[in-house]
Formats: sequence, C-alpha cells, structure tokens
Amino acid sequence: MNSETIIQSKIANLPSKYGKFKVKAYKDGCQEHLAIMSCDLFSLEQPLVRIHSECLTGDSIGSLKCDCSNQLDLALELISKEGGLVIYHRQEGRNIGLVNKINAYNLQDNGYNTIEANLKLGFKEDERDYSIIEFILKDLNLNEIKLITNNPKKIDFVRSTGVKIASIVPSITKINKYNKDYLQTKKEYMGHIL
Ligand SMILES: Nc1nc2c(ncn2[C@@H]2O[C@H](COP(=O)(O)OP(=O)(O)OP(=O)(O)O)[C@@H](O)[C@H]2O)c(=O)[nH]1
Ligand SMILES: [Zn+2]
Repeated sequence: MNSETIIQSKIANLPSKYGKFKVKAYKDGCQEHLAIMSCDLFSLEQPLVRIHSECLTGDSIGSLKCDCSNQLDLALELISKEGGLVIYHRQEGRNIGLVNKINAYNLQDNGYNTIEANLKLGFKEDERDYSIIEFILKDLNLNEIKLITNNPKKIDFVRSTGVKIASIVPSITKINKYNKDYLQTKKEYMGHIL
C-alpha cells in the first residue's frame, strides 16, 4: 500500500438507528473503507475499536451462514454506548471478493469447509491485508485501544503497528445450525478465541 495514493474524505455526521456517529471514508486503490466513529472518539483514552471485514451476505441480507451481521450490530451498539470506532474494511470474503466467496459457498454446499473451499479456488485461507487499517488508526490518532475481536491475526496485526491494546473484547454472538460448522472451523483451524 502506498499511503500517498490514499484518498480521504472529510468527516461527516451520520445519525443511525444505533445513535449519532461521525464517518470518514478512505479510498485505497479500488477499495473504499469507512471509519464509523462515536462523537466522543477523540476524547477517549482507550476507545473500543472493531475492524469489521465486509460480508455483504451477512451485513446486508442477514445471512445465517456466518456471524458477521450479529458482530456488526454488537460493535455498533457498543461504540454507540461506550464510545469508539468501527472500521468497515471492504475486503469481502476474507479479500477474495464476492464472486469467489459465492463460489466458495457453492463448494461448501458440496461438503468443503470454509478453508478447504478457499484453497480449492487457489487462494490462501485468508487473503486479508490490514495495511489500510494501520493508516486509519494513525490518521485518527489512536494510540491505545480496546480491540473487539476473536481473531488472533487481528490482535497480532494491531500489536505490529505499535498501537497499544489495553484489552481484548470478545465478539461472541449466537450460534445457529447454519453457522455452527463455520465457527467450529474458525476455532479449530484458524485459532479464533471462541
Ligand atoms: N472466503 C470466505 N470468506 C468468508 C466465508 N465466510 C465469511 N467470510 C468472510 O470472512 C470475513 C469475516 O471473517 P471471520 O473469520 O468471520 O471473522 P474475523 O473478522 O476474522 O474475526 P472477528 O474479528 O473475530 O470477527 C468477512 O470478510 C466475510 O465475508 C467463507 O466461507 N469463505
Ligand atoms: Zn459473514
């Protein structure tokens, strides 16, 4: 990522069903990301931060195959109550894109798990790149945060940026019959703290 090529919007108000937020957008090549901030973000010593990876099927349609939709709800509720930031990271399908993710779902319909499906399509199990997240955290002057995640890779990434993690806040949501195996695979093979 070349930080000189990142285009940044101004900050704007965004009232929502969760409460009043401020938002700022960042364009990094063909991906556009959104920082969703509580109005008191800049006065907090240890704001809550969630790095939410885009999941159109979960976030927009309420898919039950994953936990994304409930995790996004939970994070927006938390930052609205306690103050903080959700970075909506537009790397759909662990950054393989929507078409490939749906092909991965097709393979899952035929017995592959979420990791096997990615590998079968010629991708790594997780293709996400967090460099834009580092840029956003620094742009917003966040030096110490409470990170909302179950994913050890996100924890390692934030530590690698020099931003201090005051605590890890788990993002545990409801298990259902459709996401049970997916959550089990994340726990067993991807090290998620579930
Ligand atoms: N390739 C692929 N991507 C998926 C699949 N299911 C969900 N995703 C994507 O995975 C990303 C979310 O990753 P998760 O592993 O659920 O959670 P996480 O963001 O790594 O970790 P948390 O911070 O704990 O939520 C989103 O970009 C989803 O679109 C799948 O079966 N295949
Ligand atoms: Zn999802």
